[in-house]
Amino acid sequence: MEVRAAADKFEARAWKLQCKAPAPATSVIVTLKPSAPSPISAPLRELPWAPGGLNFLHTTDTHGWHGGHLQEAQYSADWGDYISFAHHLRQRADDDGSDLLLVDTGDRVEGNGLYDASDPKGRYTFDIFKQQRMDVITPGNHELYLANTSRREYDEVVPDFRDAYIASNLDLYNLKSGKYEAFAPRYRKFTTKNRGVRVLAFGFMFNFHGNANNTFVQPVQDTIKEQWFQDALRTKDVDLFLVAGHVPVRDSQEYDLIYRAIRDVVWDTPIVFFGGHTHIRDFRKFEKKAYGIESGRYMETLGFLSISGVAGSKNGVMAASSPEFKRSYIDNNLYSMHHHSGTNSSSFSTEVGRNVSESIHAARKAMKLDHTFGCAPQDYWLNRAAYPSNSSLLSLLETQVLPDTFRHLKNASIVITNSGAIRFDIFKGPFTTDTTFLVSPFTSGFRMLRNVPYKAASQVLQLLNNEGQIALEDLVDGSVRTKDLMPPLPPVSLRNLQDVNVFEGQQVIGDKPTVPGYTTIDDAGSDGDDTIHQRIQFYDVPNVIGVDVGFSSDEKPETVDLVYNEFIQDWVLVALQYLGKKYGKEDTEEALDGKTMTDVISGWVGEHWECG
Ligand SMILES: Nc1ccn([C@@H]2O[C@H](COP(=O)(O)O)[C@@H](O)[C@H]2O)c(=O)n1
Ligand SMILES: [Zn+2]
Ligand SMILES: [Zn+2]
Repeated sequence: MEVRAAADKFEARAWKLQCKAPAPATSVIVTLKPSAPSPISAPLRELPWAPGGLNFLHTTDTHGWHGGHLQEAQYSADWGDYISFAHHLRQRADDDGSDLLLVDTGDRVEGNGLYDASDPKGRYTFDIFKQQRMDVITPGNHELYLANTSRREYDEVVPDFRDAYIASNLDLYNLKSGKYEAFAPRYRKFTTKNRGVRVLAFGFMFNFHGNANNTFVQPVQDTIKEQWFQDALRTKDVDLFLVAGHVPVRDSQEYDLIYRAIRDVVWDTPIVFFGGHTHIRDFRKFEKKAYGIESGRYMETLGFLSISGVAGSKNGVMAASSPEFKRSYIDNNLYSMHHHSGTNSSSFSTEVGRNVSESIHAARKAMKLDHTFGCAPQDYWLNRAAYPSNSSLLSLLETQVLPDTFRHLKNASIVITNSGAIRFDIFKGPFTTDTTFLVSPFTSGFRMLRNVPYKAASQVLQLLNNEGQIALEDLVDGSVRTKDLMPPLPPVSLRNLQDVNVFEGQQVIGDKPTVPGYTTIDDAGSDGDDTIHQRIQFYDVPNVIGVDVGFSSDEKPETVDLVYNEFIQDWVLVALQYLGKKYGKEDTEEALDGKTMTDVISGWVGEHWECG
């Protein structure tokens, strides 16, 4: 109780300071939700709110984690809490004459039991998600891998966000007309409530090729030549161009092209980009009037961006010659939310927010997401431990899960899987139905090619991991991006990698140790994370891992069966072709009776990890 009272007092004081420049970090320990595993210590930076300007909250790549992280206190707020948080910030905007806009840039599905465990998938999440009012929302590649996913997105999510859903370069096949037709409106023009800022918004998908054939993603270089796009750029009275998309803000040909296309027509109207897909926190300066933010992954981060000095038609505000863009990456927990909204545990939750949190709990219960298959004896990390090592999840797969699972194969075999099929860490303790989907949610199974000459089969893994990438891209004539084979980047910009190991000594701010987390360095510097974290070291992992089954390392069988995760089939075939062995899809067959990686892992855990 004492801690709670101190925290509330601290929050009230901090609220008054919020209009000032970012204050020095202060620290307090507060207990989060009852479900959160432990109290966290949280030295915070203030939000760079723009009084009288434009303020944005941004989510991306939530991948079904709308129930928050149950095993990590610092990311434990849920979608209901986000609804309450947005309510308070909207109120603040109304009070100080600014505006708050909400943006989501796709990959809302696949990656968490809340979405993946129901039949059909998303049975509960769509109703939960739609309770948050959005101003701009776009699809991601995960909305498009499977025909029934994009169909449900079109049938349910697009109507849920009728005014806000934008699909500038995405079509859906219409069975009735026999034609591909716009998935949602191509762009939207709207005027903000308080400042009267006239916004022209687009919503883009990166040049994705892995979609099911009921959708068509028009390459961005073609979309920007379309008449409708060129006409839209010439719309009169636009104060701000807003480009939302499932596109990385940095090193992306797509956003560079869009930026250039806008600037070719309007030379100095401010542009703001909202991006996603690479699962990182990032903020990029295109030029002094054009910036872009990317807001992480898995409901760990609520991105915040503000623009002051942008013109508005209300209150006679003139455009500043240089509008100011600022950003913050909010750790998704109640402590941060209370602090930034000037509320406390009794004043924070709104009725809608509370109801949504309750719906999340009810959905989790209905799907029995806490059903336990076994108990992990230790933590296994995807990127937070070196590969190979005893703490590496990929090493666990390679040394135990895959050999045990494929032991029954009659012939000598090589089994390979893409590391991208593994999405999240395993924490010590109960391994539940939910965990199976956190670790690997995909419905793609395993396939095999029989009797492949060993010499070729044994080189496929190396080719997919190394020098083969460029050659493979050439071979497939640009129709497949090798980027799609790459695992998602670690959840911080690679530029953030530092040789600090969180387990070796603790950083202390004030008198409190900080929690391990993101320490983002972006184009605005190193003060973007709202919570001052102790740096975590992230490690690179290979694109694919593999095991030999049914023969020992000193043997060289003449032929092997080559078993692989279905997702990488195109690359496996291209690699073999590159190695002089031509196979087609017709030569492949199902392996492991249609079991998916999700089945493989949960089955293995059930057999090997007892709860003590
Ligand atoms: N059936 C699938 C689908 C996707 N993947 C992996 O996911 C990556 C894309 O995820 P983002 O969240 O970054 O869009 C993709 O590159 C694959 O690694 C998969 O393994 N199986
Ligand atoms: Zn994603
Ligand atoms: Zn994506």
